[in-house]
Amino acid sequence: MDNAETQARLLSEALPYMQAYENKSVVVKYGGHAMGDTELGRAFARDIALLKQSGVNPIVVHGGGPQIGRMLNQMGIESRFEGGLRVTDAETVRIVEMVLAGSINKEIVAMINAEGEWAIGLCGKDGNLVFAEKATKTMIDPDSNIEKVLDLGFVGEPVEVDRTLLDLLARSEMIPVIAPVAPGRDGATYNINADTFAGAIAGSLNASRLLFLTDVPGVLNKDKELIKELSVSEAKGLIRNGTISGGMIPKVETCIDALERGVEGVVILNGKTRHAVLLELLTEHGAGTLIVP
Ligand SMILES: Nc1ncnc2c1ncn2[C@@H]1O[C@H](COP(=O)(O)OP(=O)(O)O)[C@@H](O)[C@H]1O
Ligand SMILES: CC(=O)N[C@@H](CCC(=O)OP(=O)(O)O)C(=O)O
Repeated sequence: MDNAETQARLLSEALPYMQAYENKSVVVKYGGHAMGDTELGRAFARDIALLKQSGVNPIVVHGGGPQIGRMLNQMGIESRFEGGLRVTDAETVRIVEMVLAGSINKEIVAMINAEGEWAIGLCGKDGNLVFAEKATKTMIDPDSNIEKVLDLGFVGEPVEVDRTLLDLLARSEMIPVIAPVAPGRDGATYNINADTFAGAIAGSLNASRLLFLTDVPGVLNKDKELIKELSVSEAKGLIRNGTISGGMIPKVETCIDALERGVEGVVILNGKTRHAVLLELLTEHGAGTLIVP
């Protein structure tokens, strides 16, 4: 169990390593599947607080897919996914916003605040942070082998990120915690995959690191073994042959995109490991899958 002594020890051990990230942005995508019990949540919040205390600029982008699924289920609405993205009608997007920008966002803010920091909860709507457009996705129909356009409803893609507010927060004591919901210029509210959203934020900030905390050790091969390092072309091959599927597809696609946009290091790792964020940043090769150009 963590206590003040452990925290002080962690901070003193972490400080020298953290100098490499001083004044740099580290975007941490906290996936819905990585949100475990209270203790795990506290360890995550403590890591984020320690980063800020060490002079790093942490930005949390969170998901909440399983939590949205449970809420929809309670309301008698079935979840349907295409290529890892939730098909989102008008009713669903209201619930998505409620769960993501409402309860989950505030839970994370409260956890970080409980570690003595000032977290501030945002979504794309706040401070004109992100504008989205309706996502245009296609898929190859396995029966006919013909490409078809998917209508995912109010699923969006971030098209504009205004970093003004984030720059302001970076210079302040505050830690942004961002839910992946954004307005469109058409006045609609869009549900954005949290990985894609985190990639857009990291890209706009030229982040030093983009970490994806999920519920598996990283990208796994066909034999379910961890792939420690994955090149962009290998990753594309694994998506094509189906080894990478479901929610791992937008994650890996975002990693590729983020590298192209100048993010220096992108890692997928197990958020169910306590202090996963600190362990990743403080060890040379980390624990998960490092995606390389
Ligand atoms: N090759 C793969 N390696 C690891 N996980 C994979 C792979 N292919 C599909 N997955 C699935 O992707 C999931 C992670 O994505 P997702 O469920 O969206 O998590 P999160 O909520 O953290 O974003 C894993 O739990 C696993 O079921
Ligand atoms: C379009 C789309 O799929 N949006 C996601 C947003 C939440 C998310 O991405 O959460 P995780 O990171 O926990 O998967 C959804 O509705 O589930």
